[in-house]
Amino acid sequence: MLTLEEAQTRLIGLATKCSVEEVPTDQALGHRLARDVPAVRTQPASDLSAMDGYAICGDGPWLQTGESRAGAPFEGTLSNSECTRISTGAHLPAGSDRVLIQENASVADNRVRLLEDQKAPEPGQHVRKAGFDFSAGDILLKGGTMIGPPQIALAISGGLGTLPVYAAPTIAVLDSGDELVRLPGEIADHQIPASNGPMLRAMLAPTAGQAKLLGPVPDDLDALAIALKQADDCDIVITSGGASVGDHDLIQQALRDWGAEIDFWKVAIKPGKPLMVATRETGGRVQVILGLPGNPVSSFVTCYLFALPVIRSMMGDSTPLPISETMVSAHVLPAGGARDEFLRAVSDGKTVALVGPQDSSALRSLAISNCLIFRPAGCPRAASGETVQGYWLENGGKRGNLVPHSA
Ligand SMILES: Nc1nc2c(c(=O)[nH]1)N[C@H]1C(S)=C(S)[C@@H](COP(=O)(O)OP(=O)(O)OC[C@H]3O[C@@H](n4cnc5c(N)ncnc54)[C@H](O)[C@@H]3O)O[C@H]1N2
Ligand code: MOO
Repeated sequence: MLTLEEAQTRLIGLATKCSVEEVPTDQALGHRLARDVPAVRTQPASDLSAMDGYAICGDGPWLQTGESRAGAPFEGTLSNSECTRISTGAHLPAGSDRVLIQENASVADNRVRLLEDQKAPEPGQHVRKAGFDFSAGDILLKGGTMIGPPQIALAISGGLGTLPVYAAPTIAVLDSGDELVRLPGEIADHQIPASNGPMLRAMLAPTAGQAKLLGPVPDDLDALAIALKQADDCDIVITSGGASVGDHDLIQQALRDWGAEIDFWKVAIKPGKPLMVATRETGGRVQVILGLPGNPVSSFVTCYLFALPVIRSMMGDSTPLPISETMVSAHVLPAGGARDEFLRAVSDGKTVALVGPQDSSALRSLAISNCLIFRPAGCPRAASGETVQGYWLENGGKRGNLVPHSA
C-alpha cells in the first residue's frame, strides 16, 4: 500500500499539462498563464492628475486658461502664473508639473489663489507620472500566474485582449452501484440516492468548470463498458464506487476491459484506502483515471487530495496539492492509527473541534465541517491546546487561490 505522499507524487507525475489556448482576457478567470506576458501599452500613457483641482505653472495667483478633463486634454502650454482646471485622471497640461487641490484654493474673476493657511504643492505633487504603474514591454504577469479579478484588470489595462492559458481538462464522473438511483424521489429501501456524482462534479466545477456526469451505472460490466465509452475523449475520468474487494466491485475489471492500465491501488489513508489510479492511451494522449471509493466521505476526501490536485497540475499549477495550516485542537485527540487520517472538524479561527460521526458514510458531519484535521499514521495523542495540521475545505483546498471560471 502506498503512503499518501507516494501516491500523490505518482499521480501528479502521470498528469501532462493541458493544451495552451488564447482566450479573451475577461474569460480567463481561474486559468493559469502558460508563459510570461508583456504589456503592449504604458500605464499611465502620460502624466495624469491624481486629484480634482488646478494644474499650475509657476507662482500664483494663477490665471485659469482652460480645462483638462479625463478624456479631453487641454491642448495648449501653460506659461508662468497660468493654470487649468483639472480633474482626476486628466492629462497634465504641458508647462505644469503639479496640481493644487481645489480644497486648498479660492477662485475669483478667473484667478486661482492658494488659501492663506495652505502650502503650495511641490513639483510632482498629486501627479501620476507616465509609466509609473508599468511601461510597454514590461512583463505584466508571469507564466504560471492564476488569473483572478486583479489579473484580468491588469491585463486589460496593459492592452491585452487575450491571454495564453492552459485549457481546463475535460472530465467525466461515473458513479456505480446497483443500489443507486439518480434522483431522490420514489425510492425503495434497498436503494439509495446517488449523491457522489453531483457532489464530485460540484467539487470540480470551481477548478475545471465542467464535468460530464455518466452515472449512476449498475454493477454490470456491459453497462460500465457503455458508460466508459462516453468518456473516450475525456482527459480525466473519475469513477466512484466498486473500488474495493467485494464480488460486485467491478470497476477495476471494467477499466481494464476499456484498455486502461492500473498504476496503483490502495493508499494508506482513512477514509479513502481503496483509491485506484490508472492510465489509458488514446489517440496519442494519456487519460488519467481515478477510481474513488464509494463511501461518500471517502469519495470527497480522495477527490480533495487527488482529483483536484491532478486537475490543478494539468492546468499549470506547479504546487497543486492542498495546503495545510497549523490549527489549535480544542480537545484531546487520540493517537494516530495505521493510516494517515483526515477527520471532519470545525474551526472558528481560534481552535478546531472534531464533528462526528467520523464514519466514512456520514454526510451530515461532512456538511457541517469547514476543515479536515490531519492525523499522521502512528502520531502520539494530542492534548487539548496542542497544534495540529488542518486543511480548509473552502476553495478545494487552496485557500484564496481558486476562483470559479466561466467554462
Ligand atoms: N472486506 C473489505 N471490505 C471493504 C474494504 C476492505 O478493505 N475489505 N474497504 C472498505 C473501504 S475502506 C471502503 S472506502 C469501501 C469502498 O468500497 P467501494 O469503492 O467498493 O464502494 P461501494 O462498495 O460501491 O460503496 C460503498 C458505500 O458507499 C455507497 N455509495 C456508493 N456509491 C455511491 C454514490 N454514488 N452515492 C452515494 N453513496 C454511494 C454504497 O451504497 C456503499 O454503502 O469498501 C469497504 N469495504
Ligand atoms: O477508507 Mo474507507 O474510505 O475507510 O471508508
